[in-house]
Amino acid sequence: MVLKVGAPAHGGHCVSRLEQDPTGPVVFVRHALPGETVRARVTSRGARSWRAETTEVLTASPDRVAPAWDQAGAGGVGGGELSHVALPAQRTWKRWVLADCLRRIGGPEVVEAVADLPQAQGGSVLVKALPSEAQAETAPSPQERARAGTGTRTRISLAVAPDGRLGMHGFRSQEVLALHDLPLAVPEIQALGLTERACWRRGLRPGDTVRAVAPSAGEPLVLAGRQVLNAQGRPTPRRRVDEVVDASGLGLGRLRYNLHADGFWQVHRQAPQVLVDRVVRAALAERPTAVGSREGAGSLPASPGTKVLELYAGAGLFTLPLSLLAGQVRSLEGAQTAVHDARRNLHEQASARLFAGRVTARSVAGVGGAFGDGQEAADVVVLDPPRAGAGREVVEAVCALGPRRVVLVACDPAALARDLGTFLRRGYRLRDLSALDLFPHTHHFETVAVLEREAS
Ligand SMILES: C[S@@+](CC[C@H](N)C(=O)[O-])C[C@H]1O[C@@H](n2cnc3c(N)ncnc32)[C@H](O)[C@@H]1O
Repeated sequence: MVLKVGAPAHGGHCVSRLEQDPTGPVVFVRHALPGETVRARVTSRGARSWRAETTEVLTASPDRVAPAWDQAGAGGVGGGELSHVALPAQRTWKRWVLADCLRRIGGPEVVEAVADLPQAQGGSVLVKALPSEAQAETAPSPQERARAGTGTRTRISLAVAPDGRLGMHGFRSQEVLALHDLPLAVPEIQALGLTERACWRRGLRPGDTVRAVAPSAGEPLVLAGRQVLNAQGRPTPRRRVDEVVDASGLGLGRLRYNLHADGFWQVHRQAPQVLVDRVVRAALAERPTAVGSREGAGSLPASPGTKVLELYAGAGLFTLPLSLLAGQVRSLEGAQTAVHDARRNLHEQASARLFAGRVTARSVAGVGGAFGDGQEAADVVVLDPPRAGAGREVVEAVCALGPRRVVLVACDPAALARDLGTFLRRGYRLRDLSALDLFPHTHHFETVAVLEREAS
């Protein structure tokens, strides 16, 4: 069928209509760009909408480029669905999706709150490139510019395809498609030759998983089924990796972390540094800000009187710098291995107490409600929930603690819009919002929102 392609929608597709039947079903089409006319193949039909993928571009957008990852195109693997879009246009696409989610899911209070921010444009904020992409996009060499946004991922998960080679799942499919390269992986992972060398799949069966981890310090590790292999493909007793995060913008120097190779860690090479800088500044700076350290902003002074509750804390990426600056920090995290890692990473920090358990309305009240002898509630709450967001009950429990400031890190714009709406209805005011392209060539991006309690 021939489609007239309209605006992008959350999920990595564009809303489109049949050229011959513009009042017919809405078709969510992948691998297209707004304004294009494409020939597409229907991949599923629902009562109200269809899904399709582009098979031929009839009128191309000026933002269309040769895909940075050809195997993530139509009929290919998921996880690189925007690689046919020029990188600056990917960020425009994401800005549009953010505005759309804020409007449709957040509702009028959220739209108004965002529109009131000085940096707001067209109902949302700009999605900013990380320094590595900003630099590559302005490189003099066209080859380097074309590679912008590739080579950034320090964690890659693969599976064994039916023919024994390594690959990834097809989009919305159980089928594993063998890959010939991994352009989004950092060079250290690309150099392993995971898709070419047989040593990585020895003894594995179709469907088994292989995860490659390239820490910022030390050699990569490959978790191949039950085995752990070093960069030469030989079994190793190593199970943990070292990560170093430069927090000199905050005046904290280089922060060191050690975590289980299989544990959660921000996947873009520069994400830990950029997020630590923004989140800690957002939580503890005198003025609420989500932009992080600027040139000459100076280090962040300690806040010995501040009590911070951190929810969904992982292996302690934010807990460590927060505990170096704030008076007391309490964190809550559900994954036992992550809490174990965080305890190792923070064993010297007397100001931090790390709790293991699910984040629920009850646990938020319990952990955040009574700090130390004074039994006072948290002044600041930092939360970095998984994709589904914190949800109404948890957000209401946070608001019930009455913190003066909340920093919400969200990797899904729909969940952001929902959670922001709850905060605003419970007496919080949006003070800042920033969006970062932590996942180039995919539809994903990250946001950091700062809210403050309205003066009563
Ligand atoms: C997006 S990660 C953030 C971790 C950390 N802030 C970081 O950047 O490394 C979300 C974390 O929430 C944890 N998590 C997910 N759902 C949870 C729940 N219901 N209760 C507690 N922790 C949960 C996950 O194990 C994961 O460590």
